[in-house]
Amino acid sequence: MTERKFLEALSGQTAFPPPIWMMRQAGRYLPEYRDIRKKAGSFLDLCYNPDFAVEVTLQPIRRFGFDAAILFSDILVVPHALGRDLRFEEGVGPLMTPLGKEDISALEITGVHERLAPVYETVRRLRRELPRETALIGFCGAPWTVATYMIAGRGTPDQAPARLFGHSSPEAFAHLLDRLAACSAEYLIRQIDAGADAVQIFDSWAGVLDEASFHAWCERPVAEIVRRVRERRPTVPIIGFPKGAGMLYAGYRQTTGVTALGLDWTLPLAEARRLQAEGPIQGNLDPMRLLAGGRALEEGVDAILATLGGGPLIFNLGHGVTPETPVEHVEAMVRRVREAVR
Ligand SMILES: Cc1c2[nH]c(c1CCC(=O)O)Cc1[nH]c(c(CCC(=O)O)c1C)Cc1[nH]c(c(CCC(=O)O)c1C)Cc1[nH]c(c(C)c1CCC(=O)O)C2
Repeated sequence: MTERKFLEALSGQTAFPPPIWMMRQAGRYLPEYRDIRKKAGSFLDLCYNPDFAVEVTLQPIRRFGFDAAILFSDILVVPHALGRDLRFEEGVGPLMTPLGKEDISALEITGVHERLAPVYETVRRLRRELPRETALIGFCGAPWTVATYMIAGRGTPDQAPARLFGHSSPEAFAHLLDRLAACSAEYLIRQIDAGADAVQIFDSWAGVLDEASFHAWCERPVAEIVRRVRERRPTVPIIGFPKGAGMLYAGYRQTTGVTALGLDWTLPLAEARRLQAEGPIQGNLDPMRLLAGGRALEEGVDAILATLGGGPLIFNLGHGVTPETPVEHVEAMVRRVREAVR
């Protein structure tokens, strides 16, 4: 029943032109998003209100006809549902009370999925309202990336607080990652049951770790999520996105069991081509090429299509679209991909 191009690529088929969607495709670069955002109040109010969350998820689909929609929410609703406070401040980003060792056993495991019920309701409504040919992606943050925000209480450039925590209190840290993995797996399963066709695990800060920590803190917990999801929902494709993993991308698919690899723009296309020989890949245009537009955009798109268009590919950015990006540049990118010939 899949006439969804995005799911065909995830099953290993090659389509040219490839399916396309864009990380952070619902967001501040769209005037209609900014309108709803004002109406909703805070960013979290937007995430927990299915009427608003459905609407902003659909906005980029209406405008650009992407092959996939991604549930509108945030990776930090999971620690929020575990009882950690969270707010988003304009111009600063997420703010939480920094988590100490003693807080880990106090995480409120019971009732988590009741508190996340509005997210599941959003997924259910989305699957009803989306066009048949548009796939719906559910998601969660990888335990490492979620932990970096919980420990520092905010975004930091190099995740020094979480790295220090992990090395100073390895047992407590392993316990935290285990709890997040268990909760995130159940979170994904419930999104799948509500109608998500595929799921993506965002590990945005995978690129700041040494090799041993990458294995222990990025790969191991993601492997645990994949194992738990597969045990219960064996056929649903899972995209892993260990941003910035560089040379460590090479072992990630095998170690974690993800179906597809999300690639950031720093990975050389020849290396991406090698990874594609083992299965589907997604990426990896530099969002700054999209922001710049013109030749920079065209050359970036063309290079990806020329190198990776002959295998299973989902065209995407290498990270989220930035708020300053002109809508016309997104239109130009979609046109360039959709009108490409081989
Ligand atoms: C690290 C991370 C977060 N959230 C997310 C990640 C992983 C991907 C990545 O690295 O970008 C994931 C995320 N966040 C959001 C989505 C929605 C779906 C989509 O991609 O369109 C997704 C998949 C909405 C959002 N999440 C956020 C916004 C902007 C909030 C606003 O409207 O003011 C959106 C649309 C806020 C957010 N949320 C987070 C940060 C650091 C920030 C502040 C930065 C910013 O403001 O852009 C945590």
